[in-house]
Amino acid sequence: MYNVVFVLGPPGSGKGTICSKIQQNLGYVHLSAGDLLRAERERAGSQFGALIENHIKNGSIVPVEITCSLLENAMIASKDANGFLIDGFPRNEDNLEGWKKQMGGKVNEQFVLFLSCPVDVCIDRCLHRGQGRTDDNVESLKKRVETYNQQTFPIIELFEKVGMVREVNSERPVTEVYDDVVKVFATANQK
Ligand SMILES: Nc1ncnc2c1ncn2[C@@H]1O[C@H](COP(=O)(O)OP(=O)(O)O)[C@@H](O)[C@H]1O
Ligand SMILES: O=c1ccn([C@@H]2O[C@H](COP(=O)(O)OP(=O)(O)O)[C@@H](O)[C@H]2O)c(=O)[nH]1
Ligand SMILES: [Mg+2]
Repeated sequence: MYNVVFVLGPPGSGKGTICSKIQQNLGYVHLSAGDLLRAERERAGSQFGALIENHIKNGSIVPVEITCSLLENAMIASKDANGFLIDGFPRNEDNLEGWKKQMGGKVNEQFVLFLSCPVDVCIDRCLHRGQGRTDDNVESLKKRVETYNQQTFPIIELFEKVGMVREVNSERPVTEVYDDVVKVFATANQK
């Protein structure tokens, strides 16, 4: 059984930033669904490159079979980890259903870390992220925020109903956000 923590929040809420700090300090392996999709997009011989780029630019969501297989392969490649931070997934109902079908029974879902941050702050962060991403522009960001509001937030609400969500306000400086996140992990791993 793999221990899994889903890390969700709007684009620019700081998921990648916080996950890399948890990975450094707490022994979890950080798997960003977006990073895995971008790597697959660049992989020579991938049959999914164009499809992935289309979804990324439009802020829409790649079919779950592709994302879930990338995540499972990455988990198998680090199978001795204490646990995995699944950053930016599941993003919609199709993601959640596909994950359950492929991974149900193989994983222990510990909790969902929800980084909450006002959308205007998030958009501003993405516009200054400086990674040259094809989706960090005003037009794509509008669509990404719409996708987040219409498809991803309802998934967070579903997890909330079953008591799995741990919300941390990520509008604050990284060190403050991280301190609260560490407390969430400490409580979860005590049990
Ligand atoms: N708490 C924070 N305060 C200010 N800037 C932040 C904070 N967390 C992340 N950032 C910056 O905002 C941008 C987006 O962060 P990132 O971790 O990539 O978010 P996400 O993965 O949720 O899109 C990056 O440039 C990052 O350095
Ligand atoms: O499970 C996922 C994760 C990401 N994406 C796509 O990849 C983009 C970038 O995702 P990422 O998590 O890197 O963006 P972030 O929230 O970190 O800004 C999204 O807008 C989607 O188009 C997807 O289709 N499925
Ligand atoms: Mg990210």
